[in-house]
Amino acid sequence: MRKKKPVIIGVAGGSGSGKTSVTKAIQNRFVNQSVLVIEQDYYYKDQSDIPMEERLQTNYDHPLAFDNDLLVHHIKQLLEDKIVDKPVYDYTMHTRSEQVIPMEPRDVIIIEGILILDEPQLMELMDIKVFVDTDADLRIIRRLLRDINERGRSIDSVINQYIQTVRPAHLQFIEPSKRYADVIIPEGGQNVVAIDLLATKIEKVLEGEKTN
Ligand SMILES: Nc1ncnc2c1ncn2[C@@H]1O[C@H](COP(=O)(O)OP(=O)(O)O)[C@@H](O)[C@H]1O
Ligand SMILES: Nc1ccn([C@@H]2O[C@H](COP(=O)(O)O)[C@@H](O)[C@H]2O)c(=O)n1
Repeated sequence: MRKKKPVIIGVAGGSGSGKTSVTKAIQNRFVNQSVLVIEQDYYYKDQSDIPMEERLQTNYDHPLAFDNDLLVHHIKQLLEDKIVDKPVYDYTMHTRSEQVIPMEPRDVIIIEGILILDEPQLMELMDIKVFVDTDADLRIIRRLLRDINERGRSIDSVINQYIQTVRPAHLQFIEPSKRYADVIIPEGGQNVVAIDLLATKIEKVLEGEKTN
């Protein structure tokens, strides 16, 4: 059994804000150390029993699109020192893939996702809440490039989705959730000062685990 409760850090922010970049920058500093990342996106509800035409109509920016109960359950299992199978999400098929990734308990758990600060059950588990804050123009440009290059989307589909669901949900759910953050990181992945500060905190947690 772990000597201390793992420290849980939540990294929220709008789509394209740079959450994944910040999280990866932190993760890269702790390769082979006791740090685990869980992406809320991997916990989108399974839609394998729904036809593709219907999957295309889902609002992926609404809190109800996520299976947060499963995410909370998995985090609680990790806190109890148990191994859990993380689902893998396929953005091209709009559902979970058949794969799972076994996750082992770690001293630091980073949860990353657009709506993690909109869910009280998740927030209760977090020790540090971070919000990556990037202007809407940069977020849509980044998302456009990423979704075309990495998520199999067309320019038209990204623009339509942004207008119909991404922007409204950002204003209704994501932006207001910023008020719950302990730390706000402007612009994300290139913000070395903010990443250094978080990395220093994590180093202290990992050091404490060795010396206590
Ligand atoms: N500071 C930045 N400058 C330019 N591009 C960036 C920057 N931060 C992130 N990106 C790019 O923008 C896209 C979205 O970033 P990502 O970190 O995945 O955001 P999020 O996880 O919040 O959606 C990615 O393709 C990433 O490489
Ligand atoms: N099938 C899906 C599932 C999600 N999305 C979009 O992903 C965004 C969240 O991921 P980020 O890495 O950008 O934070 C969210 O805004 C959804 O619109 C999707 O397009 N298709």
